[in-house]
Amino acid sequence: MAAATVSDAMYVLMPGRKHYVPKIDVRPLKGKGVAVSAQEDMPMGHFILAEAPIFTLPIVRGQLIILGALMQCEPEYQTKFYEFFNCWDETEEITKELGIFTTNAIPCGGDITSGSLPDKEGIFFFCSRINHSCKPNVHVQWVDWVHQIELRATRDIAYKDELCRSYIDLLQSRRRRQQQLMEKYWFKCRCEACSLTGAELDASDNRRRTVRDTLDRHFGGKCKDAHEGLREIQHALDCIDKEGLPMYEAVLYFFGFHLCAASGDCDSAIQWAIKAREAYVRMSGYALDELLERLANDPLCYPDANTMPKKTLTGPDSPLWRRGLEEASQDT
Ligand SMILES: C[S@@+](CC[C@H](N)C(=O)[O-])C[C@H]1O[C@@H](n2cnc3c(N)ncnc32)[C@H](O)[C@@H]1O
Repeated sequence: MAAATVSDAMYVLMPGRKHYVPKIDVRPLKGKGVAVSAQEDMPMGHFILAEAPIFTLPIVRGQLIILGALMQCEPEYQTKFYEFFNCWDETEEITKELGIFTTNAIPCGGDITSGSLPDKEGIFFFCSRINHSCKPNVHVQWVDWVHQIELRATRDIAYKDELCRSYIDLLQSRRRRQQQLMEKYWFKCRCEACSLTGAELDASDNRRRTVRDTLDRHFGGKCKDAHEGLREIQHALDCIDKEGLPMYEAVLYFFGFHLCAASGDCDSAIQWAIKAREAYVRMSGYALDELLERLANDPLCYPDANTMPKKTLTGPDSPLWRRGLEEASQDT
């Protein structure tokens, strides 16, 4: 396939940002088809680009729906669509159009400010060409009111590094991740996390499971023991740090805020809200900035404030938590 150039479509794909040209390159890469790489150093949190979908489809879709959506695209985009990679090509299990769509679709729709989940998937000229890693260096965020995705760096990226996003839930063991990638995208992942062996692999699998369990235990304000809950959250944050998965940080900090505000400890709640805000802005831009700033200024305006027994807790990463964690790891 011919390499795409950045100048190809920026005018059309980035309404309102006509003069913005992201510093990326799309070229063939051995063993991966085409790949996207950085054309400048990009520090963690760096905004790389915003991109509107060529078209989107509901999550439940079929051949007729996809043909209908394609027919509504400009002829130029219909041609571009057929240039995308189709990992189902050799299987002949599904039609060409569905194969291309399924290989390249990125979840979108849903609104981070209201907490609604993605309800569709879209094809994107650049972002759909980004390959997968289980320790990705970029994060894609759908921004509903502008109908675009935004791409940001999740760690420091050096000039010429390949950009990699995640196609799947990363909080699973390597065995499950590889199984899913093979079933859905027909490739064996050889990323840094998948290349671990022995004790290092076990430790990585355990850390990812710990984070998943912590998220499950805290969603919807389910955790009722504030002290134990904060300890779990801090441990999960350490796991995330070791796994290099900062996109899960903000929600964990927010759970810390919830426990402190619910327990009436405003000082600690403020510290957790500030960290949640910093993490959201780094990964997802300014969507929740105002809300989190309001909570950091006045935790008592949070609807769940003072709904648990009153307690004095601690902020994130306080020496107290560090000591508690060290003692816990000596105990086990
Ligand atoms: C969304 S496309 C990504 C762009 C694709 N490389 C291309 O040539 O257009 C997904 C496909 O890229 C390939 N791919 C993505 N990540 C990969 C990786 N880490 N290692 C090998 N192949 C990968 C797989 O064939 C997968 O089905």
